[in-house]
Amino acid sequence: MPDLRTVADTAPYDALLLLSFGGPEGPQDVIPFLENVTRGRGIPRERLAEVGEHYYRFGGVSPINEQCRELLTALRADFLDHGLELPVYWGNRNWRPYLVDTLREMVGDGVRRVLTLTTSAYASYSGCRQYRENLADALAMLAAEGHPELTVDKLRHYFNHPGFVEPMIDSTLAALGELPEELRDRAHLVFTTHSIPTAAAGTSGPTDEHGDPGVYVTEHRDVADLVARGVAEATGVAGRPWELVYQSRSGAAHVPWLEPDVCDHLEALGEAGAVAAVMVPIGFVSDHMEVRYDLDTEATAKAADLDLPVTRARTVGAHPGFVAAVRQLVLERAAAERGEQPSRPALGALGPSHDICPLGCCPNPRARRPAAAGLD
Ligand SMILES: CC1=C(CCC(=O)O)c2cc3nc(cc4[nH]c(cc5[nH]c(cc1n2)c(C)c5CCC(=O)O)c(CCC(=O)O)c4C)C(CCC(=O)O)=C3C
Ligand SMILES: [Fe+2]
Repeated sequence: MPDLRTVADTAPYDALLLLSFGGPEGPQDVIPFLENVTRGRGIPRERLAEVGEHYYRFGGVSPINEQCRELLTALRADFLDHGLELPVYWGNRNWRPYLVDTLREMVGDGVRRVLTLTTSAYASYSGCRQYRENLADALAMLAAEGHPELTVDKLRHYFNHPGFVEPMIDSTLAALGELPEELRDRAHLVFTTHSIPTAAAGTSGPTDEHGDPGVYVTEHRDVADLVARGVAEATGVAGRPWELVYQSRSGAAHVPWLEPDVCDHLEALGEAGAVAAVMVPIGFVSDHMEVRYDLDTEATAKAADLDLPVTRARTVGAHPGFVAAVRQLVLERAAAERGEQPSRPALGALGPSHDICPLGCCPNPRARRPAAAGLD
């Protein structure tokens, strides 16, 4: 019997790289990990000690690595099922497996052209250019070691891809379903994302879109609006109140970061007589420490103090809809690189994000450094 399975065209790519943040795998890793994350960042010592405690509460193990392994397994299975003969590798910025080691393994396996999926869906220095700088650093190390050249591209931001938004609508409905029935129709939706300095928010995305509040915020508002509408449609409850708020602030107190903070917001909701809320972490791709500690532990305790019933929606993680979206994004980009005109699914008001970051996109606030997978 001939093999009737069709092979999907992933040329010109040789491999997909899952590029993530990394996290400690035991108590002994916590301090070295935090040093990796915060080197040269001016994070106050007290803040680092506090964040270290969050990890120790979880046995020094960040949930993010296991979640990356799950996504990796799911992507490989999905690619196999859909005829994509594209190996999938995994490397991190801040912990093992380190990006440079993964890229070295890839070159050794004969890979020359790489497409990258980062576990960050939106534009910002932290969520995009910083990963591109890490790629440039790793590529420079490989070149210095005398390895053959590796070309690295990065998938477009997927915040508004249907495969990112639709699973969030489903998980928000599930979290509403965990509230007492008589409160569900009146529950607020509290969309959360990582706070960043307002200056970084204002310079997120391409230079012609820099300004107030910046595309980091407008992208999140667009997703929040889409999820709120999806929930309204599914529940038949129109006009449910929702807000976009921020979490996990660090940095010096005098530097302005995006506000309001989720805990302050829950307090304001409590005072205003809200009866219940669902926290929806649209800013994150998996239920990692920011979700498990900052929302499930800290914000949930705050809500309990306020007698405000809250539940929390799951992030996309390795949801089959998200895994399928990654496959579609890979095929879309490969087709675009071959000079074809693929369709570019995107929900909401903003349209599909660029394939290649233009000059000056999401600048580094501290220094100009080489970045891969973009025009500068
Ligand atoms: C926008 C954004 C995302 C989302 C996009 C993306 O995913 O990339 C994100 C994700 C994450 N952030 C993470 C962990 C940390 N982030 C820190 C510090 C910082 N984050 C920032 C921003 C972001 N961070 C910023 C502006 C800082 C200040 C220092 C600096 O300018 O870089 C610190 C230092 C201590 C502290 O100050 O909190 C830690 C430990 C983990 C791992 C979680 C786990 O282990 O499960 C993940 C996925
Ligand atoms: Fe962070």
